[in-house]
Amino acid sequence: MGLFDFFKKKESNVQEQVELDKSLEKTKEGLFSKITKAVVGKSTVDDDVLDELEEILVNSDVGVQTTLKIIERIQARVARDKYINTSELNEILRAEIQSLLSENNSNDFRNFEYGDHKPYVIMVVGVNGVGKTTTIGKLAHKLKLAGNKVVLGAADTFRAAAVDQLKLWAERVNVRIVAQPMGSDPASVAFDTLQSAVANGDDVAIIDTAGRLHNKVALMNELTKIKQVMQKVVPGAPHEILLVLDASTGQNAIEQCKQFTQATEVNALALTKLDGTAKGGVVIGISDQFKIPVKYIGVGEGIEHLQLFNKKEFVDSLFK
Ligand SMILES: Nc1nc2c(ncn2[C@@H]2O[C@H](COP(=O)(O)OP(=O)(O)OP(=O)(O)O)[C@@H](O)[C@H]2O)c(=O)[nH]1
Repeated sequence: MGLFDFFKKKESNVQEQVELDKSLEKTKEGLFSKITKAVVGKSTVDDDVLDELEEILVNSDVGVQTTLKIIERIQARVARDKYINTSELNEILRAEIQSLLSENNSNDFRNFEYGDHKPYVIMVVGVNGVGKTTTIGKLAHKLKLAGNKVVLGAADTFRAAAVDQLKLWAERVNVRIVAQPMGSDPASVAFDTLQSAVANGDDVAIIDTAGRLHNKVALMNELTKIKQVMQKVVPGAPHEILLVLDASTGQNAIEQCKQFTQATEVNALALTKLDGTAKGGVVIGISDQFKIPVKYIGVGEGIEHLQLFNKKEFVDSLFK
C-alpha cells in the first residue's frame, strides 16, 4: 500500500468508526446506561446485579440463550474471584461479548476474499423490506470504489418493483445489471448474469433473489435450482450466500435466520438498520447462536452506509 493509500484508508477508518459509534448510540443507551444504573452504589456483583443484568441483556435483544451463557460465565468468575467490582464487570462483559461474536475475515473491500474465484459470486437472500436491495446497491458501490468490476443479477423476478429498484441502484452506482421481465425463471436470470460476468471479466457478481418465506420447501427448491444453474457457469458458485436481516426487528431477525439457514447454506450475514435501533444486541445473539459471521452492517440509508463488520471495533464502540 502506498503512503497516499495508507492515509486515505486511515481517514476512512476514522470516518467509519464515527458512523459506527453514532449508529450504536441507541443500543448503547439501552444496554449500558441500564447496566450502570443497575450497579450504581454497589461495591460488588451480587445475585441482584446478575438478575438485573440478565433482564437488561434479554431486553436488548441479545437473546435468552446467549444471555444465559454470558450470565453463567460471569457467575463462574464471581464464584472464583469472590469479589468483582463493577468496572471489572464491564471488562468481563466486554471480553465475553467479543468472544461470542464470530470473526469476519474480510477486512477490506479491495482484497475481497476472492481467493481464486473470478467472478466471486454472492447470492443474496432475505425477506422483503429488510433492506436487501439497498444492501446490494451499497455493496456494489463499495466494491466498485475499491476497484472491482461488479455486475448485478435481478433474480427476484417475483415482483416488478424489485427489478426496477435494483435497476435504479445499478444506474446510481454505475454498474452493469442483467435482468429479464417479471415472472421469468430466477435461475435463468442467475445463469445469464454469470455468463455475462465471465464474458466481461467481472470480479464480483451479486445476485438478488426473492425472499418469500411462506413456503419453506418452495424457497429451498428455488434457491437450490438457482445454485445448480450457477454452477454450470462458475463451478463452486455461489461463494457467498448472504442473508440480509433487519437488526431493528430484533427477535424476528433471529427467527428469519433460523428459517433461511434451514433452507440454504447461509455463510455470511448482513445486518441492516443498526442506526436508530436499540436492538443492536441482536448482532451478539445471532452471531453466537448461528456461528455465521456477520460480514456487513448497514449504518444508515446513504450509499456509503455499509461497513465490513469488525468485532473489535463493534465492541469498542459499544463500550466507549
Ligand atoms: N436507516 C437505515 N435504513 C436502511 C438501511 N438499509 C436499508 N434501509 C432502508 O430500508 C428500506 C427498505 O430497504 P429495501 O432495500 O427497499 O428493502 P428490500 O429488502 O429490498 O425490500 P423490498 O425492496 O421491499 O423487497 C429503505 O427505505 C431503505 O432505505 C440501513 O442500514 N439503515
